[in-house]
Amino acid sequence: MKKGNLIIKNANELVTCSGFKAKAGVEMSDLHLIFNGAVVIEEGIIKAVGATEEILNNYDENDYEVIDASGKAVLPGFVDSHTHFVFGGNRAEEFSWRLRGDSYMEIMQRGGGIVNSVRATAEASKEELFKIGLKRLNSMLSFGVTTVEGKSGYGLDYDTEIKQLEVMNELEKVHPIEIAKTFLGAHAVPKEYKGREDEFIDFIIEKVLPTVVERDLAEFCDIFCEKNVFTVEQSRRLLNKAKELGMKTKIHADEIVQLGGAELAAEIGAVSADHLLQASDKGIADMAKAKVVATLLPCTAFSLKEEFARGRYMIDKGCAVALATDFNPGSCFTESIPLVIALAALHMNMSIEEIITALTINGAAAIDRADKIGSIDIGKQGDIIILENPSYKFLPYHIGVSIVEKVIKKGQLVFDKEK
Ligand SMILES: N=CN[C@@H](CCC(=O)O)C(=O)O
Repeated sequence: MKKGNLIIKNANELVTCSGFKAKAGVEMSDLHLIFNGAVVIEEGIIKAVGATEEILNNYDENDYEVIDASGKAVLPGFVDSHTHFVFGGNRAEEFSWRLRGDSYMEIMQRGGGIVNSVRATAEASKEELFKIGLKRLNSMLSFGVTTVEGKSGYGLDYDTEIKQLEVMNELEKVHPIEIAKTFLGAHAVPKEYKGREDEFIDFIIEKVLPTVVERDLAEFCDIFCEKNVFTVEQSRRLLNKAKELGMKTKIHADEIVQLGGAELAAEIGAVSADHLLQASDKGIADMAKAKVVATLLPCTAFSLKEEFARGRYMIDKGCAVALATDFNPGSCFTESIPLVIALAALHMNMSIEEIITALTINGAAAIDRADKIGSIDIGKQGDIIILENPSYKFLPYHIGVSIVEKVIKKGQLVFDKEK
């Protein structure tokens, strides 16, 4: 029997999310359900999808590993399309200040926040970062994540930015979760560049970006476009340069202040714009037109006690919305997919069907991989989760608790809650 040859049969609900094939979904409520469904995976790639009876007439179970999913719902693996999971130290003390009333930006202005994690990440060895990263990936896997996006950005200098990206490369070699790597060298302004932000952007463009590209260390380039961090013009300059060098782009846009990040994302053809708590109507319309995925991060709004992003409005205006955890040491220290689901369902007025689309095929589109992952379609990777309940409708119902029982990556069982 070949590695990655698997049949999953008798799924009470097989949620294929296949309505959009290789495209990000804007009709986000159509999940394409097959009752009593089955999937055939050969050498990690989906070979057939359909009703169990029909599939078993055409494929001999003896040639495959078999999982009987009777009484369970089966879905594509989740794609967590925005995280910062490789960092040293923690900001528990700062979180306690936030609980007392200090704002995220006030702490940043006082020299804490991202630069605090920059210090700890510079001090951590590659081995330490690898060990912490591995633990975090294991936790994500238990929530059903089969692909994650991971950003650098806790270096803000040459050595540590490169170190973070190298650690992600090493992690991917040993862990089943695939990692879409993003260079976020312009995540904050280091102390020595305060007031000389343009020069810092020059430094990133001239000294760090070329190595990232030459060594193929990251697929995306990102920037924190925000008041008191980087301006729209500085963001435009960096992202256009990254594009010239062949990278795809993302942008932390309109998170705290409405600065025009959404509009910029549309102008430069970014793959995604992320956060968008304050995105303007025009920015949203521009993004829908330019097919920029709106990656929304409800756990961050929750943790910052900010208004949630206008997910409902964005979907109604034709934006493809993705949802992600934003796992990071400061604004949102959680890898919890169940929390994302609960907040999107209860506070963003998104239906569970839209939430599943946002965490699967649209998450895949947010990292430009919708042709390979994000739905259970012939030719795509066999990245699949099996729930412990008969319907996907249990996902928001069992509030804040993971109901993922099994995780399959490229046709191989890589997590089993029962074992
Ligand atoms: N907002 C900017 N970057 C991160 C937070 C990073 C941090 O606080 O360490 C985010 O996506 O939320």
